[in-house]
Amino acid sequence: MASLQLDGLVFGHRGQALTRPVTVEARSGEFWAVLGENGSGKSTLMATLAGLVPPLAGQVAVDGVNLRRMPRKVLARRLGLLLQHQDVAFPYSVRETVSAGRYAHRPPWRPLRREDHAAVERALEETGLLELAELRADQVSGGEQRRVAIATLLAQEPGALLLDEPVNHLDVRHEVALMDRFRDYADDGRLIMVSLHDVNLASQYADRLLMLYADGTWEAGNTAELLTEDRLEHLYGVPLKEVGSDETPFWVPLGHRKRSR
Ligand SMILES: Nc1ncnc2c1ncn2[C@@H]1O[C@H](COP(=O)(O)OP(=O)(O)OP(=O)(O)O)[C@@H](O)[C@H]1O
Repeated sequence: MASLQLDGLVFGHRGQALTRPVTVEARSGEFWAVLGENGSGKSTLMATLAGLVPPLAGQVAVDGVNLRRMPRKVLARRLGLLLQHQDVAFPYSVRETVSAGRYAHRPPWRPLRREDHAAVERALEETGLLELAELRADQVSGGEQRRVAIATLLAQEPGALLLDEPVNHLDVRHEVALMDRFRDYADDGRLIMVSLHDVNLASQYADRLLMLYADGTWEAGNTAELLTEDRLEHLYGVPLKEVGSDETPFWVPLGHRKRSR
């Protein structure tokens, strides 16, 4: 289990900030969705939270400890990141690739222990990959490779999972199965933070939202309070209309033709 503290965090590249300073606490057991248009900084935020991109200002702490002072292996047990584009580069089997997720839990160059095998098999099962486990990971389909990357992260068993557009390329069945699984992880006390383009997935699964606006401002809070037509239009630059019921709201973008009627 892990919590993340963003304290005056400014993230960006080559000295160019993508947002004003962000101060947010994401606690263990919460399911966060990060929303924003293309280029608003969702991936950069995820990479900064995982320590792959240095903050331009402020800091990120994991369970109160500054990320930069935490040894990588310790950090990998607390926090795991699924990148937006995570290529399978080596000709290993699906099972061998997923096994790499166990590196943070065992001494180097030692064989997998019983609990490592169990975590790998669980991750394969949860991502629907058991039947593909002996195939070469670099030769399975695009959506299957995405599930291999997710399974590798699940095998890592971090306290907080940062997932950058995890369900892109997945069919609806696997999308729902994995979002349900992430929700279960949050209910079991892990922290889940997912960047999404699908407002309806955010609305269904996330209890908390971080909205990154193109002008560098941001808002964080409860999903039900933040998902309003005004905010979504500010976020995406097009109107989205709320339909459905109060318990299950859905958001439909209004294209040019509908708007001009
Ligand atoms: N390594 C880099 N060096 C310089 N600029 C970068 C780098 N990576 C991303 N950027 C720029 O930073 C901005 C934010 O990119 P980022 O990938 O974080 O956005 P995003 O919200 O994840 O976008 P998308 O929805 O398209 O995935 C973009 O303008 C992008 O071009």
